[in-house]
Amino acid sequence: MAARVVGRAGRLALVVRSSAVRLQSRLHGSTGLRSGSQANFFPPLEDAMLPSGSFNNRMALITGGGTGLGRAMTATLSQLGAQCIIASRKLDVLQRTAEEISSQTGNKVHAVQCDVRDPQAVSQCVDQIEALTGLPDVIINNAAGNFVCPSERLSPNAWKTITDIVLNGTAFVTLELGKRLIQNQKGASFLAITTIYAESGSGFVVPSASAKAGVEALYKSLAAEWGRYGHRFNIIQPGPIRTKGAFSRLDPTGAFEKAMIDRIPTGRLGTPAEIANLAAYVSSNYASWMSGAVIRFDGGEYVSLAGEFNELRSVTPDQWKLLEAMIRKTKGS
Ligand SMILES: CCCCC/C=C\C/C=C\C/C=C\C=C\C(=O)SCCNC(=O)CCNC(=O)[C@H](O)C(C)(C)COP(=O)(O)OP(=O)(O)OC[C@H]1O[C@@H](n2cnc3c(N)ncnc32)[C@H](O)[C@@H]1OP(=O)(O)O
Ligand SMILES: NC(=O)C1=CN([C@@H]2O[C@H](COP(=O)(O)OP(=O)(O)OC[C@H]3O[C@@H](n4cnc5c(N)ncnc54)[C@H](OP(=O)(O)O)[C@@H]3O)[C@@H](O)[C@H]2O)C=CC1
Repeated sequence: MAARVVGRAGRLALVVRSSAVRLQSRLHGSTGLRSGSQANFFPPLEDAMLPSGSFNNRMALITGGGTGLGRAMTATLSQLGAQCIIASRKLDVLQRTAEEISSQTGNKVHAVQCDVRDPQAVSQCVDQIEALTGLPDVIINNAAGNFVCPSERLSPNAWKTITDIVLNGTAFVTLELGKRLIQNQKGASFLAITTIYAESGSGFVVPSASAKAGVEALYKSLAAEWGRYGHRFNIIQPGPIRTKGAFSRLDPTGAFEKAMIDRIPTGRLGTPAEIANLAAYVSSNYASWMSGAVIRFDGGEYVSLAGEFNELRSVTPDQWKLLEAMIRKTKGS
């Protein structure tokens, strides 16, 4: 009897596995995209979500605003009326982005060179910002560094480089601005861009995971401590959104993109414009009651990776009939 059950279960496992493979190739074909499935239900919208003028007379600092997601956030805030300052190491990149965005929106974007790892450079950068626009109302800590690497291959300097940019950089910018804002009795919205694996941890990006977890602790702590000075602190944890900076360092060959899209329930990557709309909302006065929030923005990837039984998505209705019959037959333990 036991042998018959094992034999049947084994055959069933084979059937389930081979139709899972057929299903996978039907879903993804050779393009690696799930076009024709969930992605069609959840197409991205690219236009600014908030009413025009939502950031009139407001100053916003975006670190790492010259490229990728920071650039998209700058474009959206500028379109909504903010005067923006973008800060990072590469002045030429910042200046090009600043010119392109201000020529599209008609609102000034300033470029300020700053290596966030250096507290003195951060202090000088804030001096420059005060002279240019006054202290900002909106601060987005978006600058980061990362690369995939087995932890046994990391040098002390590799560890230091990533944790300096991500954790110390965010802390230096936040503390320098926070202290000056408190002195000037001006409230502000602080937003940190972390990642979904700040919560779970992740192999192969251990310095980034450790530093982003630290950033989350910093922001949650300050939300509690500095609310009394009129400061709000929030966190967005993005899932995968294609940028040159991230993808060239995390999936340099493109070999993992298909697997990544497969595990995202909404069937696609996020877009820079989508996260820019969320960041604008969180940084706006429409969100003035939001502080200490951690917002996961990942198309469902995190829960999809976490659930023990989620692989059962590949079981077909016919296979479910078989499985259910087997389960119902099982009486007692
Ligand atoms: C299953 C696969 C999934 C695929 C996923 C695909 C897509 C993404 C999905 C989700 C993303 C989630 C989170 C994303 C988080 C991010 O932060 S993405 C943003 C990435 N952007 C950047 O990193 C931009 C800035 N980066 C840089 O400027 C550089 O890359 C760097 C961080 C290295 C800093 O540059 P620099 O200060 O010039 O440093 P050095 O070149 O001097 O290097 C310092 C030390 O680090 C060692 N090192 C450098 N690169 C590597 C490497 N690839 N592997 C190992 N070690 C490296 C270098 O040797 C130096 O150490 P030593 O002095 O030699 O000891
Ligand atoms: N794209 C994605 O899928 C995801 C991204 N994220 C997060 O989103 C944010 C933006 O990443 P993304 O746009 O993809 O990548 P980018 O590489 O385009 O952005 C990183 C930015 O950080 C700046 N930067 C790096 N080092 C320093 C430094 N020492 N001082 C000042 N600025 C620095 C870079 O500018 P410069 O070189 O001029 O210094 C660059 O503009 C990051 O916090 C990242 O961790 C999180 C999850 C997913």
